Amino acid sequence: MFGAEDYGVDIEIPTADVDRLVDVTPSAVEPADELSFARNVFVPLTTACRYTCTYCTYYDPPGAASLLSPDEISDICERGAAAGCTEALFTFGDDPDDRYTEVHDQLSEWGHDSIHSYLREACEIALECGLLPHSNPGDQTRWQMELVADVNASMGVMLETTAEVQAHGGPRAKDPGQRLATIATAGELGMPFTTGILVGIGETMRDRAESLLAIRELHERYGHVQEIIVQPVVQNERWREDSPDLETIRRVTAMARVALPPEISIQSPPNLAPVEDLLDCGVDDFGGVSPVTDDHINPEYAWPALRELEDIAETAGVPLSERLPVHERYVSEAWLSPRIEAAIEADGPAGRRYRALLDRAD
Ligand SMILES: O=c1nc2n(C[C@H](O)[C@H](O)[C@H](O)CO)c3cc(O)ccc3cc-2c(=O)[nH]1
Ligand SMILES: C[C@H]1O[C@@H](n2cnc3c(N)ncnc32)[C@H](O)[C@@H]1O
Ligand code: MET
Ligand code: SF4
Repeated sequence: MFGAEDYGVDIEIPTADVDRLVDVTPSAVEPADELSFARNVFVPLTTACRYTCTYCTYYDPPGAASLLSPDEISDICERGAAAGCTEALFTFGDDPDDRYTEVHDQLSEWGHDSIHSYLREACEIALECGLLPHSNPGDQTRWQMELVADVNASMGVMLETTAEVQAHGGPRAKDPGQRLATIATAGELGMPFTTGILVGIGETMRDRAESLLAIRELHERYGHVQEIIVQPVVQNERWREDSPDLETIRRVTAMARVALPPEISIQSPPNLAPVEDLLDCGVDDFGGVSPVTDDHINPEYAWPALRELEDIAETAGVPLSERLPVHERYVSEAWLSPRIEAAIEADGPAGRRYRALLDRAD
């Protein structure tokens, strides 16, 4: 289904499961008894992208696209470490060197033959600063992911939706089959993974149910999905349609909580969604929040101050804790590479945060 078979991944979602899930309402869900977030810096390696999703203001056309230098990466990571961040979030355009010769030429001047080879260097810079890399470079082949797997604590890609939507139309389009294959590859490589759905880009309620069930199916095979993001699309200069209304986002969040097993966190981004109105729908995580950098994908939507998140948690009567980009169970169950384990054991911001989490659990 969903064209995933073209990429060697077989997924079948029974119609009866979709029928059951679309009927779910928030009343079927218990509110979470804990909330978490990660403190991060956003490192937008490049704004060049092979795709042109119509909701996205992040990508720049050839000629205007940026590529951060190693010094710029280092500056951002050092500022992050100084502010107590534990995560370097590498999110950027999909396969930029595929389409932009200037990106390719610049990379080659710096001694790299691909953006993934450069991402590896970027992750190493982050690790030197005591931060844990979490990379979301979009779709990845097995070969690309293998090149950076041991220098990432966790990775991610939004499934967005299993539906063929116009927002992904045009000659260079995101393909649900390829995204499902990326999630499956992460599972095969034993990489703790973040995925999710983008809500309001032309998909139906049934499409949302199918998307959530497809993620569940892949998690059942590999056990690697740590969290799923239920992300409402938001307006910007390229996307003029409304965000989904509150009732829709509440229903979809509850559907996510019912579809996915309890070990998977349900993340709601507090700069894009009315998180205080979603806590009774199963949200238990606010994702990466930055005291230092913007959400470069949605720069018009500022992060709330940490104090505001604490107030929201207090009003709901649940504790709020700061986690690492990789969720604790993957650390304790030894999913991580020696490089990442060493970074967590070292005396940097990530290591100190992890030990604080362990002390709390004692
Ligand atoms: O600031 C953002 N962080 C985004 N993040 C970061 C995320 O909130 C955290 O990095 C993870 O929760 C790990 O701590 C993503 C991570 C992924 O793996 C996949 C998609 C996203 C999407 C966003 C996003 O739109 N904006
Ligand atoms: C990193 C993730 O950011 C999301 N993304 C891209 N553009 C928007 C928007 N206008 N609103 C909300 N999320 C968006 C996509 O889901 C992408 O995968
Ligand atoms: C800036 S969008 C996030 C990474 C990638 N381009 C994707 O869409 O999945
Ligand atoms: S959402 Fe990601 S893949 Fe789509 S255009 Fe933006 S940067 Fe490219």
